[in-house]
Amino acid sequence: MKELQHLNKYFFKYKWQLIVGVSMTIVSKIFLLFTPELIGSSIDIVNEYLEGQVTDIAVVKKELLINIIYIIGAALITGVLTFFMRQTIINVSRYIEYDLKNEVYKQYQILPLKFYKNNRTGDLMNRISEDVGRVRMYVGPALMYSINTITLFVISIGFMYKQAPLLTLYTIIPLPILSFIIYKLSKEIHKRSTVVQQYLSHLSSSTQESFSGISIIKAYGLEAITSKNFNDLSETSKQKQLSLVKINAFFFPMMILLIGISNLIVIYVGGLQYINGEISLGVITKFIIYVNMLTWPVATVGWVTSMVQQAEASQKRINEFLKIIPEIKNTAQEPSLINGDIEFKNVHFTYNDTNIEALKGVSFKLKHGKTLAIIGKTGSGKSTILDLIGRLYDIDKGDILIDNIPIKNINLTSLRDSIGYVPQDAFLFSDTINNNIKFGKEDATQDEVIQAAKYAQVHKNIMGFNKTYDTVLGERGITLSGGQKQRISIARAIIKDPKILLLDDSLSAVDTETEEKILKHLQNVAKDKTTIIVSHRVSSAKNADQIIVLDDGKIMQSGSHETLIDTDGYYKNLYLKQLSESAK
Ligand SMILES: Nc1ncnc2c1ncn2[C@@H]1O[C@H](COP(=O)(O)OP(=O)(O)OP(=O)(O)O)[C@@H](O)[C@H]1O
Repeated sequence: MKELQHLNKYFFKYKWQLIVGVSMTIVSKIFLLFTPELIGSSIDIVNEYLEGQVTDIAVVKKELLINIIYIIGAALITGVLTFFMRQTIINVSRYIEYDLKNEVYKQYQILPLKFYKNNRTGDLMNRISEDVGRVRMYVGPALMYSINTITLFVISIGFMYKQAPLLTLYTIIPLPILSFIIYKLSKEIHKRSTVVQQYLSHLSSSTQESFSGISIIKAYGLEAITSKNFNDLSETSKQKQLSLVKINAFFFPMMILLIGISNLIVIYVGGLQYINGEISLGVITKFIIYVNMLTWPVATVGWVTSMVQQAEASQKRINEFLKIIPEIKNTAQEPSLINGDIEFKNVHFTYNDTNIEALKGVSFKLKHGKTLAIIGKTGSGKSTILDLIGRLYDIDKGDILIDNIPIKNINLTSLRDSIGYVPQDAFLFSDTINNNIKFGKEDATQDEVIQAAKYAQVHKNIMGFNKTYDTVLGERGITLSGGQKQRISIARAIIKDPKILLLDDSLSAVDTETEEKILKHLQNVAKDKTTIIVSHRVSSAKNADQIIVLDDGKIMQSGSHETLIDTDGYYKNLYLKQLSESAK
């Protein structure tokens, strides 16, 4: 139960609803227990009349009528209270589920990129959906059934013991056995349903993957193999389902069997006691009703125990993520005003997980409003420089200064707010083009969206779609070309009007003519912005104020386009190669 203590703060938050819910549960069970008592006394009065102890039929009728009215009244009150009990306790469990989901999601948001590399998306999704769902079962149903059982058990056993102690003892003997069997069954059901769940998610993720990669499957003629894989997987999934159905089928027969045994004991032992004149017929009737009333709550003890164990395991998994302290800490509480000067001083950086030293003593200085182009072979560390400016990682050695202040002393939110980042593979949400661009500035006007799209040279394409800016992208909508995606991603960064604009090879999928136009517009838009353009093309870099050439994490060359094409080296070679290619 140690892990579940995390939920105590939520129990405290909803204490009043819980207190009301628990009280209603107790009162509703008290009313429920009126019924066996009233039925028992009705049987007794009829029996007394039959045996001649009561002779006036009017007395019998009156008592029966009163009992019937009481039974109906008690049933009504129990019904109303049960409704409100569910409305409070089950509602609280939903509130806590909602709060816990938000807590986990908020934690996901502050965890570093490394966390996402080390954990699979499916696992992240499971903890926020299935695990939280299991914890809810502990907060709601488990709590409710436990109170139910305790109340019913304490009161009815009290009543029963007062009337026939020996019979009570015999009657409750099968109950712990029932509880134990249900516990074992619930554990097995849980084990098998987890396997079924795993196969189902396996099946759905492999189906989803084959739909996403349908063009590759068709191009390579792999339809038959994919169908066979699907068949095999769904066959195994079916077998697992059947094994679950089998164990589930035991549940109710087992309960009916144990209720039957308890009833037999009551009738047999109670019958003997009746013959000996120790108890009345009414007592036997009451006991049969009590046994039936108690069986389900007692069975739930086993069920609840297994539910609590599952919740504990799920909360443990949730806590593992909640306990992670993000490495990147925001030490500056006050917002920082960012101007856009960037300086790298002998920066060294190694990715912990791969141990790859991506930057080995990189130094450069960029004044605000200026443009830096970074050129270099693949894997030379270009994207890493951009990630470090956004402080997605902290460096090992050296200094990164923003406006002459060490990056760690800058307010993290202000820093990221002042950056417009266009990643290497443009990611667009399954939403309208409008909303995808507005992601950079939520309150942007339509004119601003159009202007940004014009600067990014994508306005004409958008106007060519039937629903123009309301065109939905992604799974439910149209598929854009790589170049269109990149340009929408650029529009998103432009609309943000950031102090620092980072373009990570984001013009690679557009033709050189469009690239030229975008860069020209960027020169105007980015007049007061510090811009860094990562590229493999000299055409993207040539107008930059400063160019650096990276090789294996080190700066190999730096200078302006003019000086670099006059110097033998990587840049000049690349320039000549690309010049001859464009002349072909
Ligand atoms: N998140 C990461 N975790 C571990 N290693 C990484 C990570 N990102 C990059 N690397 C490694 O760091 C090195 C530099 O990568 P980086 O992405 O900065 O290169 P790049 O110059 O931008 O390459 P490209 O031109 O192909 O985009 C590479 O060897 C890469 O494998």
